[in-house]
This record gives sequence, structure tokens and C-alpha cells, in this order.
Amino acid sequence: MNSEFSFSTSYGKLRVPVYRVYATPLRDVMPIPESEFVRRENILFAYEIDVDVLGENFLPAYTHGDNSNVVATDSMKNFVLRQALEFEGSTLEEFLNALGRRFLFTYAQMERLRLSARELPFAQVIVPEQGVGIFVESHLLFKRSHNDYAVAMLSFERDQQGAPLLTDHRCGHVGMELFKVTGSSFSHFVRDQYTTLPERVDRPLFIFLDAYWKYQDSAALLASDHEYYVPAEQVRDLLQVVFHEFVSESIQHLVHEMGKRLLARFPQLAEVSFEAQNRTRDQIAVSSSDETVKVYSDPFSAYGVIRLTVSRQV
Ligand SMILES: O=c1[nH]c(=O)c2[nH]c(=O)[nH]c2[nH]1
Repeated sequence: MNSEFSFSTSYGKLRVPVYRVYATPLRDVMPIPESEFVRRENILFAYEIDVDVLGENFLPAYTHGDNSNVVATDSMKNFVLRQALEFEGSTLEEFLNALGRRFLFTYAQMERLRLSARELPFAQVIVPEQGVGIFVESHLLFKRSHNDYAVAMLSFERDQQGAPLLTDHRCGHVGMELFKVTGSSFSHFVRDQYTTLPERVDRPLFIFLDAYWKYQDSAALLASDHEYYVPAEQVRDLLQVVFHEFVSESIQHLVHEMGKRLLARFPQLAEVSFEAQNRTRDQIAVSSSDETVKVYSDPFSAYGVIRLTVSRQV
């Protein structure tokens, strides 16, 4: 090893696409008042997986060209795909947990591991049922949806006996783009020679929103009865309902309200966090006969960003 330098490295495979058909359905999740979501059929279980191996014992590959502790990233890709066939659970986090443990069992060369994933969302196509006028969701045909999607990250290391240990997790739902036409304000902010923004007691608020959450105990996240599992669909629906109902003074005010509602609804969560972008459009014209009728257009291309983490007091 070269003593002149210190090193920090990781390597792995990014964006391994996995399309597993007929995974075990997710059933028996607890309903919440803000959402219709109670089950996910998992007919098409589609995710993109990132594998990141961390540690020191593959440093000789960098320093001396010695690959003897290097698991080829091509093999990692094959491993992920094979495990997807074996997988018996029904959530993304259960899949990452099974995958992480199996990687560390299989490869003594891996000290630590971080697995991340993004949902590849597909929607069931609506088709007519036998008979007239009744439409149902197809159980065969799905269309790719370029909508918001679930994400997850699980980190593993080894305990003193070398057995895999889950050390960190983060769940999320990202890429929401929500436009509320009335019922939001932004006023009484600092005014000085740089201020051009008018005070608005009612503005059309368009936000891009990413939300993340952590459980108090990862056992609740991974329990096979899913009694305390928090589905990303319920989080998405709850955030939408808060935005619909709450007349905010700012995006800061809105994400705080969302955080409070999420922690109240899901006592099993320890922390929720948000990244919201302000994508509000500029008002161009107002109808002279009906002042609720307005036209907006794209604003200056820079946008505001508002971040918040809300943690439960311990
Ligand atoms: O909700 C908002 N928060 C801000 O901090 C801000 N700043 C701004 O120009 N518009 C807005 N809107």
C-alpha cells in the first residue's frame, strides 16, 4: 500500500434494470384516511438497482493493478438479476435487504455495501370487461408511466462474526410535480431595493417535490406481515391531500405541515425530509369579466429550493 496517500473508494454497477413478473402481492397494509391504497399486485415488479461496494480490501486494484479481490461489476449485474428470480417478498426494501445479505454471504471480498433503487413505474391499462360499459384494469397489459416514483437505499456492513448487518436505510417518493391553482400565498417577506416580486395573497403554486422517510426501527420496514410498512403510494397521496387542503403562507409552511401530518399518521417513522422546488409560473393576464380566470407562462429559469427535515423528539 502507498503510505504517501490515503484513499476513499467505492465501485459497483449502476442502473441494473430488473423486470420481475408475478412477484408476491403486497396485501394487508394499514389503510390511512388520505389514500385509497391498500394493496399492490406486483404483477410487474420493475426497478433499477445500483450496487456500490465500499471498503479497503480492493484498494490493490487501484494501487497495483491487482484484481484478486475485485468482484467484476458484470457479475454483480448477473447476481442482482438471479436474486430477482429467487425473491419471495413483496416490497422494494425487502428485495434490497435480501440482495444485500446475499451479496455479503456470497462474497467475503465485500466489506460494506450500499444498494439503491428506483421504481420503473408502469400503470395497468384500462380495458372493457365482458359486457357493456364496465371497464377494469388489465392484468396483462401495462403502460410505462413517466410519473413520480418510489426510491429506496439500504446500507450494510458486517458484524464481528462477519454476518451481514443493516446499518442505514432511507425510503422515498420523488419526482412529484403538483400545481395548485388557488389557495396559496407568499407575502410579508423582506422588501428592499432588490425586490421585484409582488406580494401575493393568492398565487398559483407549482412545486416539484421529493420526500424521504426513515423508520424508528428497520424491523417494521422489513417485517413480512407488512403491518407497519409505509407504502410510497400512501405517502404520495397524503402529501397531495395536505397540499389540497392547506392554505400555505409559503412552501416552507407547506412542507412543515406535510412533515407534521406524516409523522402523526405513521408513528413507526423517526424522520421525514423534503426537497421542494418552487416552479410557480408568472401571471401574464387576468380576465376583466371574471378575475379567477388567468393566464400564466414560464418564469425566469432559476428556481427556489426549500429543504426540511422533521425528526421525532427522543
Ligand atoms: O414559498 C416561497 N418561499 C420562498 O422562500 C420564496 N421566495 C420567493 O421568491 N418565492 C417564494 N415562495
